[in-house]
Amino acid sequence: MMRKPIIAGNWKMFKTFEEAIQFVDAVQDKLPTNDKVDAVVCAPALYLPTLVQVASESELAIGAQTMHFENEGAFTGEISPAQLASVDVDYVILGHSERREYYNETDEAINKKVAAALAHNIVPIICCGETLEEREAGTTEQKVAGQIKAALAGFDAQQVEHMVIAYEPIWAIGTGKTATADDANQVCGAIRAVIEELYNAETANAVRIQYGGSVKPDNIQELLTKEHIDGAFSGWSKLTARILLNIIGGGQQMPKKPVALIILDGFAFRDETFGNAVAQANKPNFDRYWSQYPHATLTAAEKLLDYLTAKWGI
Ligand SMILES: O=C[C@H](O)COP(=O)(O)O
Repeated sequence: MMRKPIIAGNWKMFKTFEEAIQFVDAVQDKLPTNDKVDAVVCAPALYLPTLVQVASESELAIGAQTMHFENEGAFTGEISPAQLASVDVDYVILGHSERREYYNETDEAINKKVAAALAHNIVPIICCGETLEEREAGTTEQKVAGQIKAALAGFDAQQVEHMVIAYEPIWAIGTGKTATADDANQVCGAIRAVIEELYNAETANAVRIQYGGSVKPDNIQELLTKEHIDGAFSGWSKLTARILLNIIGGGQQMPKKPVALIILDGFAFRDETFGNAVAQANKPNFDRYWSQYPHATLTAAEKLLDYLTAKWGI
């Protein structure tokens, strides 16, 4: 399944109101007008209604950086999912490592927030990632699997396939140290395997998994060539409209996901099973590729055979 890349910029607590408007205006003005990539800017809550208006004529989506799970209540300083929905916010970041670390956001709260986002048709971008100590101890996949299982508890496959997951190794956030594309791909693949284990292969193949952590225009393309990485999450303090546009450009020009040309000499494709060893054979890998991925057959010999038959009667 081809997943549409999703590139998101997270401003964190940077930019004045004026800078925010100029940024979104510049991005939406030059945003590619094709459907090859989804682009999102996650801004401070204060700016959201204005930015939604500024971006309203373009495909640029506006997201929030966090929210409460309750629709309303005595929670001074918080923003509710109902409030975000009332100003047409499309996405919300949930469980960013900075929220987990500085604001004690727990797996349980994140799970409630995911439910609240879905209830208001806001797409949750669910963050997970390991510390340097956890990576060095070899427990990265265990850590992210635990975070993802907790965040997804109680949702069905149909709900999960529209969510976005952001794998962000904490040691790579804002440090200039990027996970290698292969390491990031391995963890994103492990996250996909968790979703397959919880649901099914179709759901796992539908969910988009971003990588975040010192993503720059010069590393985005390599990251996006990897099988399990479907986008990027960029949050560094000097993120400008031009840099985000370059990252988005990298996303849309990414080499396509791997395409396999499989030459199966003597492997006849016929629906009839009688006398058809290929149809009757137990070939789970081939059958899985055939049922799960877009495919086409290519007939390469027909004209030659016609020619030989006409000329030589064979
Ligand atoms: O939300 C985005 C991430 O925290 C990545 O931040 P960064 O691009 O500064 O490493």
